[in-house]
Amino acid sequence: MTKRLLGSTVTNEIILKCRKECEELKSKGIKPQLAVLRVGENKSDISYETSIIKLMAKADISVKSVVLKEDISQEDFDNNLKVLNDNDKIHGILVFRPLPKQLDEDKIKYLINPNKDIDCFSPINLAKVFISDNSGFYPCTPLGVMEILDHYDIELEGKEVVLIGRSLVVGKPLSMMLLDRNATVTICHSKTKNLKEVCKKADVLIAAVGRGNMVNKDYIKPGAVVIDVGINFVDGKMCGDVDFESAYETAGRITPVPGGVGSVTTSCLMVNLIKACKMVK
Ligand SMILES: Nc1nc(=O)c2c([nH]1)NC[C@@H]1CN(c3ccc(C(=O)N[C@@H](CCC(=O)O)C(=O)O)cc3)C=[N+]21
Repeated sequence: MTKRLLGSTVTNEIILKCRKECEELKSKGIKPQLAVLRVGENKSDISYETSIIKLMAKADISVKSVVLKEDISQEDFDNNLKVLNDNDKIHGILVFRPLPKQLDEDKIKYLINPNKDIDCFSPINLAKVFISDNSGFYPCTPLGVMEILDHYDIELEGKEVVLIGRSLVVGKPLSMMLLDRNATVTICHSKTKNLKEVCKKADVLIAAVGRGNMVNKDYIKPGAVVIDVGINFVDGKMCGDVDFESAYETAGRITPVPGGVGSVTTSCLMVNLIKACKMVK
């Protein structure tokens, strides 16, 4: 049994499957294409974008990269998004988030075409996650976490799963997906009392807070599965929300950063893109 839950093993399996599906689509005259929309030069956005371009190349999927100025106006942003919405050659759109302050994310999320929303930005797709409706798109990071848990045969039914973080991108949708698997789910956040004690009850501990190296061995029940969703940069170096050095001994199994959830997140974007292609009539 591997203690280190590597993303690459999971990713390789996903790529193989997607590549086959891509070929089938192409034989039907559909050429999968993804558009990514980035505002400014945020480090973690660029890191994701680089991973996306590298990965899509492996399945011969083209990526249209649209980069807008950090201070772009709402109107100009909306127009750029509309162009992608209306372009029949684009099957999926990813808008990097969070967006700069002058842009109204709550407006934009209603603007993206739900059938191209492979990142689950639209409230329509998010709502589908909450009503267990599989016809939309699951957000890539939660989907990546589920892919890892499934690939390594980690049992969820009846297990205590503790999530740290309640974001709409990870914590909230992931808790619903875990609930669908009959896990007992606890969601923690900045106002949670006795956080360490709550986390220590977990059979599966999932950290998605966005604070580098916050979770150490004091939060972990010996033998627990630890999933680190964090992508942080501390002193220019990428690290997760979990202090890997401290956690490694105590955890039963643990995902590294880089090389864990992040790498699978990217391949889930490919899974969703193919799903979007299949929606095209
Ligand atoms: N709408 C939206 N959805 C996102 O999912 C989203 C986003 N915006 N904005 C930025 C963050 C960041 N993020 C990453 C995902 C994978 C890697 C990744 O593949 N990391 C590799 C390492 C890559 C490297 O070494 O540079 C790894 O963890 O192994 C990085 C960063 C997704 N995000």
